[in-house]
Amino acid sequence: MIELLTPTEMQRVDRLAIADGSPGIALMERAGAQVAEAILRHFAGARDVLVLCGSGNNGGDGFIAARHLAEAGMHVRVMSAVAREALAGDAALAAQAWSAPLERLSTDHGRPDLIVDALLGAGLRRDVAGPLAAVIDAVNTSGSPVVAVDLPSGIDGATGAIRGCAIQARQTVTFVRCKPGHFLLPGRELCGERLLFDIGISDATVDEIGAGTFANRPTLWQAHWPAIAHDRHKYDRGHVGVVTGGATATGAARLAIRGAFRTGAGLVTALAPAEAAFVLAPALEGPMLRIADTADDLQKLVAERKISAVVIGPGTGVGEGTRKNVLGILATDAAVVLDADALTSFEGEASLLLAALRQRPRPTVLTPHAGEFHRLFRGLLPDAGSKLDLCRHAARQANAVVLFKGADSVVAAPDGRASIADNAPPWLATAGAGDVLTGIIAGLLAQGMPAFEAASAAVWIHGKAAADFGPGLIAEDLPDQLPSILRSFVRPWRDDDPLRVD
Ligand SMILES: NC(=O)C1=CN([C@@H]2O[C@H](COP(=O)(O)OP(=O)(O)OC[C@H]3O[C@@H](n4cnc5c(N)ncnc54)[C@H](O)[C@@H]3O)[C@@H](O)[C@H]2O)[C@H](O)CC1
Ligand SMILES: [K+]
Repeated sequence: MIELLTPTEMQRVDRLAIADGSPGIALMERAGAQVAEAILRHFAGARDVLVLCGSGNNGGDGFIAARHLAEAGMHVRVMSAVAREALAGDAALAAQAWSAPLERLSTDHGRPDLIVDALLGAGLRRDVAGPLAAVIDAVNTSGSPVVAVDLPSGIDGATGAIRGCAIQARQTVTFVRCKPGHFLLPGRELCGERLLFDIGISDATVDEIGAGTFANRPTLWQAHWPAIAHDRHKYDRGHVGVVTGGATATGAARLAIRGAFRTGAGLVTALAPAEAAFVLAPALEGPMLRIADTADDLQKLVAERKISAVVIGPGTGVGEGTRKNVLGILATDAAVVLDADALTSFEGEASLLLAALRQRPRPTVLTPHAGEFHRLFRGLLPDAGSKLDLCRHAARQANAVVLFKGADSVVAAPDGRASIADNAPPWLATAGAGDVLTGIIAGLLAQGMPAFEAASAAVWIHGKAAADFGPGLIAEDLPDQLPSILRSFVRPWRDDDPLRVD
């Protein structure tokens, strides 16, 4: 159930289900019944309900929900965007079963206990304007809670964008699979609570269309979680190298080091310029320290110390030095995480970085936030597009996994797969949190987790750590939250007692 289907993919699934013998009106009957069931469960005290129906099948779901709510004893009014005669197909059938009068859609709603928004769903084709926009504004200012059918009207299901204006829902009831627009901002915020219902379309039918976008949930990456076995020593559990900044800029790298160590890397080494050595040495206990002043030094250390994953960027400074170090590290066999200054150092020179990435056979993860993303890829990607589209393009262009950070972090792989996270609490936006994230990614890469799964897992774990900690979080708190989260992913290790006799 973690696939996210665009409205176009959802239409294909609907068509397949209908061709397989589930009539469209039967799907609509179930969808409308689920909306009513959700309302009866969550808004049991509502007496006066206003159902707003659009001209398409979203409206059809609304007519059916209205019937069920009335049968359950609620006082239901239905306003329709078009007259009965103008409805077609399944929506017309659904409206026939609503025998009470249809009111003409208007802004004169009164203040019902609940408004059901069945104006626009997957069929949104253009920006909402004119009288429909006035209705949406009136709903949003009415003070009545709103349950949206499939999507809040005005939200683009593929991108999460507000097309002109959109309903702010308390709850959104959707069917079969969630859509990217339920996960991407601002759509996610306007959905309120999201409820997903089955309407009788099988997983096999969904599988047929081969969705490539996923909700970032443990089921997406858990099968790739690194195994821990007794017969493994620390060298088998991967060795992370973290390139540090100079004497006054080692904090970011130390956060990454702690993230990598807590994630289970067997060894972690700070790769520091000589000037930082006396600052770093007393600040490291488990992690080791090696001096690297040049790209050559870094390359040698990666090979000699068998470093399996390298983080570069946090606190390393923007400029020629970091650029050279990045290109040097990309030429090694280590998996690489490029963050912060490692990305910004290629502003205006992205072609240099992309050329190195394209010929690189080893796993690479780029972790830009919005500013870094746009600085790096300016002019290389289409001007418009959702965060999801842009991230996918970037991953293809860079032949690398790209993690486009934010409250709705997207991870995309060059093969087109993408995940969208929705579990980061607002207080995760704090200085240094991104540095810890790079360490978690490197810790997983070093243990052999594939890059798309490692980046997606790290994003989820990072969000969960922040949510578990709660407000007041600072980046330094994140690594200590990891053990209780990681515990649930550890694949069984044998701890049977050979001396026990039962
Ligand atoms: N399996 C399922 O998910 C099912 C979903 N169902 C529901 O059907 C809708 C999609 O229905 P569709 O008829 O394709 O589209 P809409 O009802 O969302 O809208 C089409 C309607 O609206 C007009 N329109 C488009 N954009 C605008 C605009 N900006 N302003 C005004 N009017 C606009 C367009 O011209 C059409 O007339 C899906 O969301 C579910 O709710 C089914 O119940 C079956 C199962
Ligand atoms: K809707």
